[in-house]
Amino acid sequence: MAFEAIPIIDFAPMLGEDVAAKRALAAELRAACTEIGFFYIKNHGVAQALIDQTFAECPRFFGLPLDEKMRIHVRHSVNNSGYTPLLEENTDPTAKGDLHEAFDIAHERPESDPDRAGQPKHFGPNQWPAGLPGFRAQVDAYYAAMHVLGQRLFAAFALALDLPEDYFTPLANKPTAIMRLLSYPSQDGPVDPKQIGIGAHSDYECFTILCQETVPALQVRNTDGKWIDAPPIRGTFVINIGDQMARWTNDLFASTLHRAMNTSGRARYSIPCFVGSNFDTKIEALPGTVTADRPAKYPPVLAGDYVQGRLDATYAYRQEGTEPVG
Ligand SMILES: O=C(O)CCC(=O)C(=O)O
Ligand SMILES: [Fe+2]
Repeated sequence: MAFEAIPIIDFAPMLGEDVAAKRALAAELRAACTEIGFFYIKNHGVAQALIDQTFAECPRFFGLPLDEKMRIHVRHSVNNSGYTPLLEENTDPTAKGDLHEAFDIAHERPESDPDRAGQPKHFGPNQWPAGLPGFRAQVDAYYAAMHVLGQRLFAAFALALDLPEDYFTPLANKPTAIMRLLSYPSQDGPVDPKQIGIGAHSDYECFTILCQETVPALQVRNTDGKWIDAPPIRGTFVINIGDQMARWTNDLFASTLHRAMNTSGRARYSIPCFVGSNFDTKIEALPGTVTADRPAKYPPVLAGDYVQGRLDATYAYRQEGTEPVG
């Protein structure tokens, strides 16, 4: 049956040691991942003050003059970090560009870490705006919290797949995770369905941890093709499965189409963090996901190559033959 709402799952067991409670959570998670591909979590361990303070940085950053933001355009980075202006992304290839601005950071490794020199596209330096005191520390702190939550989610997904809780640790302990501050202007008046906040798409990585501030816009498409609202719920994150995880689970877990359209009359901010595996992890059907009625569907692929290929298809600057100048 097609889903009509997105379930809210209590994530508290993953912060404790009660094995039976973790098993019960894993069963709920498995149902949500196989039937919907989307769920909310509450009691996730991330402090509400950290979330609120990070959202408070959004109007500061997006309110900067355009030329200041353009100085840190993503094309100047090696790792897809920095600023993307309105309409420069097109997540739905049949549409005319996304009506949002973005500020991205990726998983920056210390200069002494050989991964940084070896894989600058994944672990190179982030770009930061000048003249915004406190911005970097705040966004870095939120990113660190997403890393911790991401590792806990990987543990929960392992249990949901009947794998040992630490199965993903060596495969995803340096995840190639991009986090974005997104700003959606309100679309007042008639909306061109080919130009909305973010066009219908599925995410590329293993899973996404999305925090919405207060303005609703997100919708998720069910198997009947109906758009189901996923409004902001204070104290929760929306988690959704991405294409990399769908592929890794041989399509046992669903990577579901979604979109965002802000017609609220107010600016909307959201913060998705797209959590992948380590870049050199081979993505091939996980144990238990190939069965007689579900033969292996995909050849193995390196996670890093897969995600870079998907980013290439989305960003205008990556299609212009422009090399990043770092
Ligand atoms: O802003 C939102 O609610 C959704 C964002 C999203 O789907 C994305 O950035 O991939
Ligand atoms: Fe998305």
